[in-house]
Amino acid sequence: MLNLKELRVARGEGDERHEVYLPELALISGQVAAIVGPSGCGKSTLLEAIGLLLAPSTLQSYSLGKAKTDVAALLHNRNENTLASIRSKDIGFLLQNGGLLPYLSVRDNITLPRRLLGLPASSERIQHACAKLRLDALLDKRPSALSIGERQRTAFVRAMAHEPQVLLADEPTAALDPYAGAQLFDLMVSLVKELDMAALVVSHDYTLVDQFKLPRLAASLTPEGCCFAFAQ
Ligand SMILES: Nc1ncnc2c1ncn2[C@@H]1O[C@H](COP(=O)(O)OP(=O)(O)OP(=O)(O)O)[C@@H](O)[C@H]1O
Repeated sequence: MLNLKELRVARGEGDERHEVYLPELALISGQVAAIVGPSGCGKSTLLEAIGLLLAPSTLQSYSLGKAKTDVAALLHNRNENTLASIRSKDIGFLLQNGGLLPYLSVRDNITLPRRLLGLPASSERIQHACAKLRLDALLDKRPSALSIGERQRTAFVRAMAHEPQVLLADEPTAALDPYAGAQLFDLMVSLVKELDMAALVVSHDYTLVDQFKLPRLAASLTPEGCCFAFAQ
C-alpha cells in the first residue's frame, strides 16, 4: 500500500537545520504502524513529507495506493495537479492541531472532504464513527464550542471520511482520556482493515501502541539528525 526508499527531509537552516532520514518503509494494506520517538526528533516532519505537505530533499522511490502511483516521479517532475489530487483523495491527514475550519459546524467539517470530491456528504461509516466517538450530539456545534478532545475526535473522523488509501495521523489521542484514546485506536484499526487501507500514526501513547500491537517506526539519533526504522 505504501512503499518508500531513501527519504531525507530537512527543516530549518544552518545550525538550526534538522534532518530526518527514513531508509525504507513498507506498509501493506490493513496495517497500522506507529511513529515513536522523543519530542523534537522529527516525527511530524517525517509524517508531513510522507503526506506530501513538505518536499523531501532526497527520495529514491515512493509508491502509494493500490495503483502503486509513482509519487517520487510526480515530485521530481513537479506534477502539482496530480499531487494535489493524491493529497485530497488518497491521503487522509490528521494534523497535530486538528486543523478544523472554525466557521463550519462539526458536521460540515467532517463532510467537507467528501463534498470536495463530489461524493455523497455522509456515509454509514461516518455515522458509525460519530456514534463510536460520541460526536452525535455535537454535529451542529462549531469547533470553538468543543473541548480539545472533541476537536481531536472530529478531526479523526474528517481525516477518514473520504475513505483514503492511507491515513496519516499526528498524535490523534494526545488530548484524549485513556478510554476515548482506546476507542479511537480501536476504530482506526478496524476501519483500516475494513477499507483495505494503511495508516501511520505518530503517538506518545506507548500503552495504546502496545495494546494494539502496532509495529513501531522508532527514532534514533545520527550525526546528521534523526533516522527512523522499524524497531526489532
Ligand atoms: N517550521 C519549522 N521551521 C524550522 N524548524 C522546525 C519547524 N518545525 C519544526 N522544526 C524543528 O524540526 C525538528 C523536528 O520537529 P518535529 O515537529 O518534526 O518533531 P516531533 O518529533 O514531531 O516533536 P513533538 O513530539 O514535540 O511534536 C525540531 O527540532 C523542531 O524545532
